[in-house]
Amino acid sequence: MADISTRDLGPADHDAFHSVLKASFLDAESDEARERSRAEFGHARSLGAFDGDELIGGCAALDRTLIVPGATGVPVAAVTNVGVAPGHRRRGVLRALMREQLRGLRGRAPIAALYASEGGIYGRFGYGPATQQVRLAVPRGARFRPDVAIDERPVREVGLDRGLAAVAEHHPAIAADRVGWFTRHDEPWRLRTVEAPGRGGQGPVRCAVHPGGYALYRAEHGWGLRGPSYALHVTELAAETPQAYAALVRYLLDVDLVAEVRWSHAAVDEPVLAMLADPRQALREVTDGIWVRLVDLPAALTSRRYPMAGPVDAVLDVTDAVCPWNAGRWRLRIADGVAEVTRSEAAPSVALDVADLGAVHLGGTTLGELGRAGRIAEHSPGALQQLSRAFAGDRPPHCPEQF
Ligand SMILES: CC(=O)SCCNC(=O)CCNC(=O)[C@H](O)C(C)(C)COP(=O)(O)OP(=O)(O)OC[C@H]1O[C@@H](n2cnc3c(N)ncnc32)[C@H](O)[C@@H]1OP(=O)(O)O
Repeated sequence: MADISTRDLGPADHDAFHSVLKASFLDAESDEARERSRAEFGHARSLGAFDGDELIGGCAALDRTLIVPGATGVPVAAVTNVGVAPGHRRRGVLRALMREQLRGLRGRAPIAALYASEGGIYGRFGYGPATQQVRLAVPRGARFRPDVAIDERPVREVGLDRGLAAVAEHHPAIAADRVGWFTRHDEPWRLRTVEAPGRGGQGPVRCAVHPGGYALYRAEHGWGLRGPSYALHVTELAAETPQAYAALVRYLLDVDLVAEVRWSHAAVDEPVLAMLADPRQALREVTDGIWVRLVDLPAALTSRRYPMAGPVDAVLDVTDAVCPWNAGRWRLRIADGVAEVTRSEAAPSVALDVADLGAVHLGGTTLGELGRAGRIAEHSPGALQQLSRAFAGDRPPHCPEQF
C-alpha cells in the first residue's frame, strides 16, 4: 500500500475512472456509456486511488436528500461507482478510499448510503443494512380481491416527456412520508434510471400515467411454443391514493402478450400484496436494500425524529474503527420524539458498533433483533428494549431507486 495515493478527481480524470469502473464490473466499454457516465460524473464528487500516476480505483458520492423517520428530508451522500481494477485487489485500496471518502464527507452530510454489490464488503466500513427490498413477480391477469377499489379514470401510455412530467407532479407528495425515498429533483436519477439502456434484454423505459400516479416500466420480449411470454419490469410505480395505485397495477397486469409483471425494488409491504385475491400468486424474494452509515453521529441521530419513542435517557458506548470522531460514549435523550446527543463519561446503557446504528437509522432493522443476535451488549436492564422501540418506525423503510 505504500505506493498508493488518493485524491479528488476532476473532469480530466473521467475517462480513466470510467475505464476502471467498466473493468471492475466486467462490463464492455462503449462511447454511449462513456458519455452518460460523463454527465453523471459532473454531478458527483469522485475520489481516485493511484498507483504512481495510474488510476487504479475510485468511488463517488452524489449529494441527495433522503426521507428519514419523522418525514424529514436530510442530506445524504449517495455512495456509488466503487471499484478497484482487478489486478490491484486485496491490497487495501478500497479501505484507503473508504477512509478518505468518509473523512471528506464529514461536515457535508450526516449520513451516507449505498447499495452493496456484495453483502460481505461494507459492514467493516460502518455501514449497516437499513432497508429491505423485494423481487416480486405477479402473473398476468392475477385477480384482485373483490373489495379492492379501482380509480376508474383511464391509464394512458405516454412518451417519456409526459411520463417525467407525471413523476414531477406526483413524486413530491408521495415521497413526503416514505422513509427511505430520495427527493427527486435531479438529473442523476434520470440518467441512471430512465435513460440508461435496459439490462438483460429489457427495452427502454415506457410510461403509463393515471390522474393519480404513474408507472415507469420496461418490456422484455419472450416467445415460447405456447405463444408470447413477455415480462414487464416495473422501474417505479407510485400513486397518491390506493385506488390510483390499484388502477396502475391492474393496467400492467392486463397488458396483452405478457406472462408476468416483475418488480426488482418493491417494498416489503408493497400494496399489491394485500390486493391479490390469491396472495400466493405473488412470488417474493427479499434482499437487502440500502446500507446506511452514520458519518457524523450526533448530527445523524438528531436529524431524524423518533415518532414511536417514549422518553429516553441512555448512554451509548459506540465503536467506530473507521471514523474515530464517532467512537466513545454518547448520552442520548429523547423527548417528544426529538433527540439531544452529547458526549458523556457516564456508565453505558448499551455498547454497540456504529454499523448497528446505521442499520436501525431508518427504523426498519431493530436494535432488538441485533441484540438477540448477540451484537449489542446491554449494561442497563431494559435499555435495549427501550432503545429498540425508540428507533423503530411504523412502516418498513423502502428505497425504490437504484443508484
Ligand atoms: C456502492 C458500490 O458501488 S458497490 C460496488 C463495489 N464494487 C464491486 O463490486 C466491483 C468489483 N469489486 C471490486 O472492484 C473490488 O473487489 C472491491 C472494491 C469490492 C474491493 O476492493 P479491494 O481494494 O480489493 O478491497 P481491500 O483490499 O481494500 O479490502 C478491504 C477489506 O474488504 C474485504 N473485501 C474486499 N472485497 C470483498 C468482497 N467482495 N467480499 C467480502 N469482503 C471483501 C477485504 O478482504 C478486506 O478485509 P479486511 O478488512 O478483513 O482486511
